[in-house]
Amino acid sequence: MAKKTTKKKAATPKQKRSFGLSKQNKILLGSVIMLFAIALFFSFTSFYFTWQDDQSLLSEFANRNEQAKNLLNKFGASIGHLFLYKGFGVASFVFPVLLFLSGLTLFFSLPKKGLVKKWIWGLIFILWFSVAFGFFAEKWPLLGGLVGFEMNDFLQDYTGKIGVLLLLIFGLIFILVRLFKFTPESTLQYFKQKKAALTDELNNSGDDENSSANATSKQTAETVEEATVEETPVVVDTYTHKEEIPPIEKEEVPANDGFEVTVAEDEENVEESLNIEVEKITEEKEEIDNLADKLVDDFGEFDPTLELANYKFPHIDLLDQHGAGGGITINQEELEENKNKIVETLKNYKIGIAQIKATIGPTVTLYEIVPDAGVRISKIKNLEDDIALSLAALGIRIIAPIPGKGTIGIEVPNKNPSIVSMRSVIASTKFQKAEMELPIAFGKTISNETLVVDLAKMPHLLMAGATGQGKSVGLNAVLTSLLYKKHPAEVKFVLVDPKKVELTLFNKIERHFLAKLPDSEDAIITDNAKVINTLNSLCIEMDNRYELLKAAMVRNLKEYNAKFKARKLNPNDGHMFLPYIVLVIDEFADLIMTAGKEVETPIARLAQLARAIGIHLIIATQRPSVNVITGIIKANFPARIAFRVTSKIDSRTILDAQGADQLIGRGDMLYTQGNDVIRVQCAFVDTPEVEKITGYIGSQRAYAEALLLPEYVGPDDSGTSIDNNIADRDKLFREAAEVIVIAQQGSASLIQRKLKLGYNRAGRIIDQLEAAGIVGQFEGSKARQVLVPDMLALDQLLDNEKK
Ligand SMILES: Nc1ncnc2c1ncn2[C@@H]1O[C@H](COP(=O)(O)OP(=O)(O)OP(=O)(O)O)[C@@H](O)[C@H]1O
Repeated sequence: MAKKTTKKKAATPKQKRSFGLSKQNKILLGSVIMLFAIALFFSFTSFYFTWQDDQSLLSEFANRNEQAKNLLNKFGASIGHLFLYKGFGVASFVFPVLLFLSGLTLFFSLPKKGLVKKWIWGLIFILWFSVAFGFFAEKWPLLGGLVGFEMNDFLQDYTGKIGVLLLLIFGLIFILVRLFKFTPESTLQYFKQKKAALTDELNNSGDDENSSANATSKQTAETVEEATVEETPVVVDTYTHKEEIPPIEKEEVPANDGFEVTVAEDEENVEESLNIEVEKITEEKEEIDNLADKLVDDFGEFDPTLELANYKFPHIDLLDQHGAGGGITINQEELEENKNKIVETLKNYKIGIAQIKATIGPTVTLYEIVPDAGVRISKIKNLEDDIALSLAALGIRIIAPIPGKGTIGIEVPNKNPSIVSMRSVIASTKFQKAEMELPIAFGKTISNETLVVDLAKMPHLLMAGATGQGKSVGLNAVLTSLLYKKHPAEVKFVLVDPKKVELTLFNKIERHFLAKLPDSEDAIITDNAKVINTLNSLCIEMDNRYELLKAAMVRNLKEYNAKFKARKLNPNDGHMFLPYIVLVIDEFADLIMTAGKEVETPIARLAQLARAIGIHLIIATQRPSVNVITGIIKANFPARIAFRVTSKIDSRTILDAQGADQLIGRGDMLYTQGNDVIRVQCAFVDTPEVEKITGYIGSQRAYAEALLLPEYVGPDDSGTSIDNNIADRDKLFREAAEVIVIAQQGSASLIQRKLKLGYNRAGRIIDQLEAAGIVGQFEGSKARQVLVPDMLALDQLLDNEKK
């Protein structure tokens, strides 16, 4: 019993949830519905007595001077008229009943189960009664209502009076069988039970009369009969299938409810216990977080820029204005002239223009036209050459239609193009306020907006264009943008320049911003053989970074660095702040021609995998032929820039669309990062400007050396032994041993950091230390055990070796 009561208590929250309303709201809504049901009931009842008097007032609802006789005045009269007269007649009384039940259910938050069923049966009742009254009481239309009358009329037109009668009988049977579970057997059983009850009564009276302990054999036989009669319902039940359902259901419904409630409670109980477990887990998490929080509280967030805390970003005055300060001069005459020529040319081909609009950009002006209705777009597109001829201008490009605008664009070069200075794009608010990882200001679009994109999202960039069309300037613009926005700790460049002259200016910022192979003198790579090593080294760096990301359980560099800054990653486990690495390759075609597969494979690997760990590639090429820009490379470089090229085929190779062959050169470019191709005027940054910027940065305090990439041991150099051969030991073996013994921690990354070595070299030294018995065996993610307790012991050990 006690169990049952607790179950009932717990059931209430479930019921509450079932309506999705708060308890108060349910009470309010429930009472409104119940009161409305009562109002309906009174209106309906009163309507039968007052309808004749009130009928004339139905159209006077808004008239305050008129009063109806209905108990609920004009409201009652109108609603009664609607339901009883125009609706279902006397059957409409079911409505207030159903509404009242619904209101009651809400008011007391009763289970809504069965309510829908009541409404369905209620409506079936209403229909049946309405038709039945319409049929049997045709003379009293208020009994069946207009619906009953019309439905009768309709049915009789098709089935006649007998047909309607049969339909009504079927309806009645349907209700009896489905709702009251009426069957011949159950009726029979009902009568049998009645009969048994009667005989029982008779017997009882007989027993009373005799009141003797001696029962006759007849009587025993009768009692046996009685017993069987009493048991028969059960036997019949199992035999007659559905008939027994009504008594069983009626009996079991409350029990069923009870069971459902139990299930609900049990679930809730389980949830509750789960909640408790979850709370425990969060507590544990908080503890871990607290450790990091404490560190952050004590030392502040890790600041990667701390080593060069006084680093000053280059200032805007290092860049030139280039002419009129980037402003665009609008030549009204030129505009008119071009507009007229476009209109005339199209007119010659019987293409009418409904509207024309011009947007003046730095190098080209976009004329947007809306052709007359019915003009085919392809027709205008085919006239490209004719329009170019009549405008006597190079570099006309037709965009039909302009994506997302529903107009056709004709780009016509300006007679006096204005230079977009790097200064103007760097100073733009769009660039200054760009919340991007690696923001790049390319230049200005046709509508004079600064185009700022995130290299980290591209994630790699392919640049192509014929010689002298602005590629090198474009590369400089990219690098300049990053120099203006990023601290030396945040980004490093790996520069590959086979032409040996284009990127040399960046030598000055080697110790700030460049990364190089260990033991190489120049940070800027000009030798193709070294490019292969560098690319492979970057692949190793990529793999190392993936390992670190895996250990830190993060998905990308941004998350990793954020976690490191929050001091949630322990530097002693090899974790460190990882800068972005931007690999720039100028003249990629030259590289592919000389090194072929050897460079293609690591480039493809980097392009496919390096995005998450912050290595981004920028590849520039003069010759955008398919053997240079292979399928694999193209597939991994969705962001592409095309400067002017010489043929449509080249344009297709770069952009998968034509148009780059119609550019006008001098930094006029098309940019795509997927589908849309945007025309942009590349920002112009001259060599002296780059020199000034690199000079400004180079003159500041720098790191001890450029970022060292992992050492790559080519296939020829491989096979280093890890025997305890003193002669083969690394030059820095002793220093490394000292570092390890002092720190009492045998990790390769410690050697890497302290001695500024590549990963491979540090790994080799660790192997040699193991062979010498200074550190223990490799133990997975844990640091190796240091077997030498102090410096004295180390000196002894190494001295003994020499003897
Ligand atoms: N954005 C620009 N705005 C104005 N002029 C430009 C722009 N870009 C390039 N130019 C002009 O075009 C010339 C050639 O540019 P750049 O040296 O970048 O070409 P390139 O494509 O690198 O050629 P190459 O492949 O031979 O090195 C520049 O000296 C400059 O005068």
